[in-house]
Amino acid sequence: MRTIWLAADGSAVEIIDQTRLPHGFAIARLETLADAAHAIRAMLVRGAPLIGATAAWGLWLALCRDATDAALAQAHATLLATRPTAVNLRWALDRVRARVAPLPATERAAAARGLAIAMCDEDVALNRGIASAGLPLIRAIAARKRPDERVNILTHCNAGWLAAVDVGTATAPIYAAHDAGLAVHVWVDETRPRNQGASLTAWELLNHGVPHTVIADNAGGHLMQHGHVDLVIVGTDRTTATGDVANKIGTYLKALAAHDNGVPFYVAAPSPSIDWTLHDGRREIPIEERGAEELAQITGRLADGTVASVSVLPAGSAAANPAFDVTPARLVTGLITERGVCSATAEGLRTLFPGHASKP
Ligand SMILES: CSC[C@@H](O)[C@@H](O)C(=O)COP(=O)(O)O
Repeated sequence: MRTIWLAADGSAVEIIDQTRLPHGFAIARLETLADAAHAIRAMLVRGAPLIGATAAWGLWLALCRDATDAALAQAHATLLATRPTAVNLRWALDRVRARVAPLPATERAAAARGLAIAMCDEDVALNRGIASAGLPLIRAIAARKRPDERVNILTHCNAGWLAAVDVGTATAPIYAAHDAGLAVHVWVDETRPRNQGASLTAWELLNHGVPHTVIADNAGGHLMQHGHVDLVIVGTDRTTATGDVANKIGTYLKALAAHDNGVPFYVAAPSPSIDWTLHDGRREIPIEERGAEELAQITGRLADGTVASVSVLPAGSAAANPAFDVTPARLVTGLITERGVCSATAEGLRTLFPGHASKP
């Protein structure tokens, strides 16, 4: 199944509510612009490509009620303000607005719906492209292994099918390798504070039958030092035209450890995640600060089966929660895009995307 779709009655959008995973599975119905904005902000949907897809559908929901210029502008602004780091949000909103703005108000909602459907299908196609581009990297490592050895891949956060419309980005080559019969094993960073690795990536891999082990975020460096990681693949929320990568907090530390240990560090970067206007990720990419409660509390299942949140900090301690960090391009071995693998440089990106020359 996909993560987002038009409801059967044609008047709403349905999503998998990711705040309920892995201990529950629930579908949520989005009927209004406010519902879509809430779903993104409260992370019922999350992951850069899915944030973009939900925003596109959110504009449609807004236009169904009011298709005036003022309503379009207000809906665009409301959705754009939900989460700052993933550039897919702006990319999707601008694309839908550019399509519908020249149309008479009576035609806007239908055009937005058509484009949202097309963008969701496109997302899946892009991710299949990443699967094809990334599979040879895993195959090459597998070819150097003994028959009884597996390819050990470390990933951070969730850049799987739950983070996209389907297939995922960082997981796309992993699923392709597993489906092709290669012996792969995934080290899954738990990804505090929200635990997207432990809750979502592990759930995905389990359901797909991919061997995996969840590790504490701090274990990756140790595993790399001891030769237990062949390759790192992570996703991206925003990649600059020069190859700097913003991704879930902690990605930078994994890149440093990979660099120190000679472990290849790849970023699965579909083109909607590339911000061609930026050239210095650390200075220019807005980093989302989320609420301290995400750090102060942890949610899990109790022995009696109920799901509950508990505090893990002493009452009164301050907590800070920067949600993303920037990995400089020099630490990135390569970008896996839907058009192939390139170096994390302006030149590498220009070679694959000549029409998108970086804008000063
Ligand atoms: C294909 S998803 C790429 C990124 O969006 C992903 O790695 C990530 O950092 C998600 O963060 P989240 O805060 O869960 O939206």
